[in-house]
Amino acid sequence: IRRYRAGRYLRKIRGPPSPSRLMGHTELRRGQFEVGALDKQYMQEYGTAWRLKTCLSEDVLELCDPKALQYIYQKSGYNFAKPATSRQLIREVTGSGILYAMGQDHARIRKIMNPAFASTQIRSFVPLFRNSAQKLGQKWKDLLQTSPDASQRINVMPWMSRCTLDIIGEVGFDVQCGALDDALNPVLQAYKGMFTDTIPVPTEFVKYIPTKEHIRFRRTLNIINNFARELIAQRTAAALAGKNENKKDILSILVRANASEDPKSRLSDEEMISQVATFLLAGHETTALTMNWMLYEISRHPEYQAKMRDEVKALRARVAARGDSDFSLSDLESMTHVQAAMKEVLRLHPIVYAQSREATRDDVIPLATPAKTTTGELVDEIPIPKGTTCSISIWGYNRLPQIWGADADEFNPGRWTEQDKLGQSYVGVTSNLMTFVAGAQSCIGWRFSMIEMQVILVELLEQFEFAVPEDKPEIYRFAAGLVAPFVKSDMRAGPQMPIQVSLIQ
Ligand code: HEM
Repeated sequence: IRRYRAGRYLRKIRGPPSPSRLMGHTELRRGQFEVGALDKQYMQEYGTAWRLKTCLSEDVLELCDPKALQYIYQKSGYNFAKPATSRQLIREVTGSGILYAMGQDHARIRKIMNPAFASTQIRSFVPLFRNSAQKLGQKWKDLLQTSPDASQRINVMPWMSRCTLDIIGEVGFDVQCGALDDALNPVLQAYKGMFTDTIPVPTEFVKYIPTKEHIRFRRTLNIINNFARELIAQRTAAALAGKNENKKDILSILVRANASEDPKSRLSDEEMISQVATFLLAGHETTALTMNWMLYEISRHPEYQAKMRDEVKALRARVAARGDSDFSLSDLESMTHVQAAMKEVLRLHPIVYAQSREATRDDVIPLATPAKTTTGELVDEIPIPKGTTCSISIWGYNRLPQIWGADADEFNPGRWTEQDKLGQSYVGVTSNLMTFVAGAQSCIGWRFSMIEMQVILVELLEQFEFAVPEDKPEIYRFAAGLVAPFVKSDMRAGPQMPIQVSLIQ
């Protein structure tokens, strides 16, 4: 019935012909070699809304229209829910925590987590971000000093992953992961690279089939949850003995916030335990992969890289002149060129590139750009019945020419310093970007992550120069759960990001 109703409503919306009656566009999309390639093609042909088919010819409405996204994420509260299959995957990887919860349950968990992500807390995390960033810098220095010209082709991917794992361990749970020291905590060893090592394809049907991904998910989640139980028991005992008052890690803040909540709205044991797996999933590879794309872009734009480095050096001199040893949060926030590059990388490389949302009631989706129907009529809203799946192209929105201009596909950080030239639409949690999505279930860690990336970047820019390696490897955006970089001529090697790194003498 759902399929029939969705079809009746959506039949007039144009879309590419379905390559298979059984699988619709599912296989085509899953098999697309490079993330965004199909979205680009569909955007050129159909604008900001089009119709696709999924299994058994069910119609799906795919969107990158600003008004539609504002409506779905920001204006409709919880009326567009994560589909059951996505929630099932989330539960397998993180347990029943914030990423899995819906409606009132979600709002309750989010309220308890919010204080740990406030600006004041993030200010106190800056020195901890710097510890790991400096350690990474030292490791690269040691490595480069072994080469005669102090320059090497480095696969930066595992380094970024180790650096952000150490950060989330220390800032998230006050645990030394030892990833940059090659002494990885055995519990976290189980987690490392889980998403980029496996290309998960779980659905309701394969829930009980022991695929490689499922076995890995289940085993890892068990290990992480046992570790989480121990950590939480320690923090709770310390809180009861009045000993965790000064602890600044996110878990300790959560234990305190939970204890001071009304008992009816407190996090259950299961919800609390899932926080650890949630932070590992949401706060580690996301940031690491974005940092890879950052080094990718600045290695291809040496002039802009030099501009950023000059900005950092000039501010370093001012900081030293005022007698401080390092950049404060406000110093970091005042770095216009560095911040512009970060926003541009987040825009061009949203590592969560698409998302699905299911209408929980009959609804009408408004459009900023009218869609042409199969009969040539222009419509500025699309009625959809309850149960319709909306597929959101985050990649598409972040590159929409109507908002970002004709050079939407180009790396042009200058656009951020000419704000008046940016199309107005205000979707997302920051800077009109959909990278952290928007609304009630948007990324709680966006500010954390942007400051963390900036601290790492600033540390590296002062000491190293980044360039494209001599063999000019062709890099692909591959959908490995998140968008991971692969070298075209060496796909079997798995995700990698080779960059020529040179020590600044
Ligand atoms: C560049 C880095 C990051 C990106 C692109 C990113 C992106 C996202 C996206 C797209 C979501 C929505 C997921 C969904 O709807 O299922 C999300 C949720 C979330 N993120 Fe991030 N994230 C990043 C970094 C972080 C960091 C560093 C943390 C924590 C330290 C974090 C914590 C979370 C949490 C807890 C949620 C769930 C929020 C909720 O459901 O209310 N993220 N993130």
